[in-house]
This record gives sequence, C-alpha cells and structure tokens, in this order.
Amino acid sequence: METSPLAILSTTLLITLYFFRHLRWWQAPKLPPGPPPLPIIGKLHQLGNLPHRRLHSLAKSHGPIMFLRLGNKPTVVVSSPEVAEVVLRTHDGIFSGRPSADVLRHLSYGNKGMLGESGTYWRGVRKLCALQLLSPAKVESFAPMRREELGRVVRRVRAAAAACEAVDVSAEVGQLTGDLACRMILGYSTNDKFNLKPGMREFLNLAGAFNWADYVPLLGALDLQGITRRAKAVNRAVDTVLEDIIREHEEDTTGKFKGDFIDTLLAGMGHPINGSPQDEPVHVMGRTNIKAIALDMIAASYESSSTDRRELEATVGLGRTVEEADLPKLNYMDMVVKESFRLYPPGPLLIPHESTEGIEMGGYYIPKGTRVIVNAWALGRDADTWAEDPEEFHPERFANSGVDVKGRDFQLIPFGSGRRRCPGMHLGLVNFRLVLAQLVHCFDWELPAGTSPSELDMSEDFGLSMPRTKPLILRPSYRLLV
Ligand code: HEM
Repeated sequence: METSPLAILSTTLLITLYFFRHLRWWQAPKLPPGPPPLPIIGKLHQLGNLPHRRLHSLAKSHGPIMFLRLGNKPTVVVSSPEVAEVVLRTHDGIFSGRPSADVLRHLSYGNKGMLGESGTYWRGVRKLCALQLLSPAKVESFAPMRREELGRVVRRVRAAAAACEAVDVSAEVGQLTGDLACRMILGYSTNDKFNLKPGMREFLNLAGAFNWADYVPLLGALDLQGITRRAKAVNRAVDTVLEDIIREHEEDTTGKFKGDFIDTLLAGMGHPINGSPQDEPVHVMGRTNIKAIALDMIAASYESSSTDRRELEATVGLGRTVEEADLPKLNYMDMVVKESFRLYPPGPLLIPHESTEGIEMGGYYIPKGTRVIVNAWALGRDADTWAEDPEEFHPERFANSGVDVKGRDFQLIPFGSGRRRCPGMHLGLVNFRLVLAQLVHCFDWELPAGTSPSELDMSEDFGLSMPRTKPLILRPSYRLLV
C-alpha cells in the first residue's frame, strides 16, 4: 500500500505539534514575575540604602515570589510566609546554598568560617558549632560571665542616674552584646587590651554592603566602591589581634581561658573538621580555620537590640535584679521580644541563599545558581498574616498565640529557618532577653528634658544587621531597693 504525501505531512505535523505541546525541553522556562531589568546594571540602581523597604514595595506590584536581575545575577525575592515556607522548609536542601561573595572571601580567610558557601566543610563546621560551641549546655556554662558583664553595665548606668545624666542606650546595649560574644568566643571583652570593635564594625558594614563586583563581575577588578581594598585592610588588622589572642591561649598555664571557643577549637587542632567517610577532601583544623570560625561568629553575633517593662515587677519583685532563672516566667517580656523581632529583625533580608539546582516551584522555574533573598522584614509586616495594625508595636498580639521566633512560623523568622538557620539562636535569645529584662527592671527611662516622643528617630540603617541610624538617648533613674 502506498502512503500518500498528504498523510505523511499531516502525521509529521501532528507529531511535531505533540512535541511542542507536551515536551518541557521545548518550552521556555517561566520565571517568576518581576520588573524589567536595565542592561548591565539590572535592578541594582533601584535598591537604595534600605533594600528591604524597596524590595517590599516592588513585591506589592509583582507578587510574593519576584524575579529580579541584579547585575548579571538572577535573583528571587521571597515576600510572603507561604513562599518562605516552600523555600526554607519544603525545598530547604536546594536553597541552602550561599552565593559566593567577594568581600567574605577576603574577610573570612577564603570562606573558612561559617557564613560562606555550602559543602562538606560548612557542614562540618556547623556540626562542630552545634555540638561543642553553641549547645544549650555550653551557653548555660557562661551564665556567671553574663552576670558579671551585666553588673558592669548596671553600675555604669546607675552612676549616670545618680549624676542625672542621659545615657546612650544604643551604645550601652551594643557594647554589652559585643562584650558577651567576645568573652565567650575569645575570652576577652571589648574593653580589654584586644579591641576588635572598630574592625568588627567595618566587617559588618562591608559584609552587608551591596558590592557591585558580586553582581557585575567585570567591575570586580576595578573595585570602584573600594570594598575589596577595605576588606583586605580589615582582615590584616583583625588577623594581628586574633594571632595575639591565640598565642595567649596557647601560653596560658592558669586555666583562665578554659572553655571559651578559642580554647575549645585549639583542643581540636590537627583533627578533621568534616569527618564522614565519604567527605572529600577532608579538612583539618588549623590556625586559619580557628581564626575564620571565631571571626564569623563574632560578626554574626554583633546584632542589635531594643527595650520595654511591666510584668517584670510582678514576677521578680523590686528587691533584687533579674536572674536567668526568672526568664521563663516573663511572659509579657517574651511578647515584647517577639514584637521587636517582628518589626525590627536585626537581619531584615537574612543572609542571601542560593539554589544549588534548577527547580520548579508554584508554576515558576528557578534556575540553578539563583540568589534567593528572603525579606524577613516584609514577612513581619505581611497584611494577610498580621491582620491587626501590622505597622504598630503591639506585643499583646502574641497573647494566646503559639507563634514563635524559632523558625517554625514563617511569618516571624528573625533567625531564619532550615539548614541555614542561625546556629547562635539560643545564645542570642538568652542575651537579648537578659539585657532587656535587666535594663527595664533596674531603671525607669525617660526622654531627656526638651525632647518629645515624636522627635525620636526610629529610622534604620542597612548592613548585615539593622542598627538605628541615630542613637537612643534616655535618662535613667534607678528604681530598685538594692
Ligand atoms: C539576636 C541575635 C541574633 C539574630 C537575630 C541572628 C540572626 C541570624 C540570621 C537571620 C542568620 C541568617 C539565616 C539565614 O541565612 O537564613 C544568622 C546566621 C548566623 N548566625 Fe545568627 N543571629 C543572632 C545571634 C547570633 C549569635 C550570638 C551567634 C554566634 C555566636 C550567631 C551566629 C550565626 C552564624 C555563624 C550564622 C551563619 C550560619 C550559616 O550560614 O550556616 N548568631 N543569624
């Protein structure tokens, strides 16, 4: 039987149509919606100094999963709790990568800390931190040190109260948070002979800055913003201090550094960091690893805080200062802490993640190597979740609510969630709650004469953390009987 040319043609057409309709490889992957990019610079020019706010308003037009081209980097911005859950829980394995950042390579000894790219080295360091450095038992063992450092601040503020002087609360809280972290990690506070404060401030500024070199690699060699030059200078300065600190630990015979992070890491010197039999290559703990891990931890723990009072009086009474054992009873303060983290998450965009594989999600395709920014600041203001005045500071919204900050409730994730969740969360919460409780319990605070509440500047700056642009200056009066 002869086949007619018409039959051959129509069969070919039908097969072709079938392939066109049903085979994915033919279809252009559908990226999430987003604003059209400008050639070369993508959307970088639009982000401004407060990118979490700018990205929030762009998401209002383009949706909770938004595609941007930042320079030549494909970037997805997540702005609703539902999408955050899909990214950080359902597909956590794929989205737990970190984009390589030029500045972190220089600051953290070629990414030997914990903030860098994922892989067996990062997994090894995370495990070490969880088991040996930041475990609840380890954090608990530093309670006497915390009491001592807090006592120092209370005495300082009490002296200011007696002299009727105003206090820079932002500076006091910042100093205390830094001191608590440095004592645990290095065995020294920032007041001691080794002062890492200026270096760490610069580290945070540089790590949080939008570095054009990461988005338009052609510009990298030119270092137009001077970021690489500054990162190398900070690393040199900080390295000298860390070397001195490690030497003191090695030479000490009195046991005064026992248990701090440097001491614990030195005990693992020469041992493998990533131990699984399939790990290739195996990394062995050396001086550079110790310095990089310590440095990343200090940088990550230099986060901001804010302040309130009330149930404290009923719970602990006026006769003594707040002890750590009181903390679980302070329900109202817990709500204040949650509300502070909801409105002012110290890391408003977390730290960028990166997809390690291409993946289809909610009808959109996210290519491998896409930078993923989770806007925690926007999640905390999501109008569908926080129905009642999302912009208002209203701690009572957490009464009878099971919502917590620990990474299970995606409308409130100041510490992130999933594999990249902050490993220092427990320590951060203990420190934050203790400082808040102590300052509010020991003192009444008022604005200095001549200042009205409307003049309080609540505007923020953008970096790795979100400090206030202007310091909070208040007048304390001591209110305890001891
Ligand atoms: C109030 C205090 C703190 C807050 C709000 C906070 C918040 C965060 C956030 C949002 C991230 C990024 C999560 C992500 O990428 O999804 C992070 C990562 C990290 N945090 Fe914290 N943090 C705090 C305190 C601390 C402390 C005290 C330490 C250690 C001493 C620490 C160590 C780290 C480290 C090492 C990372 C990187 C983890 C990784 O990439 O695997 N943090 N933190």
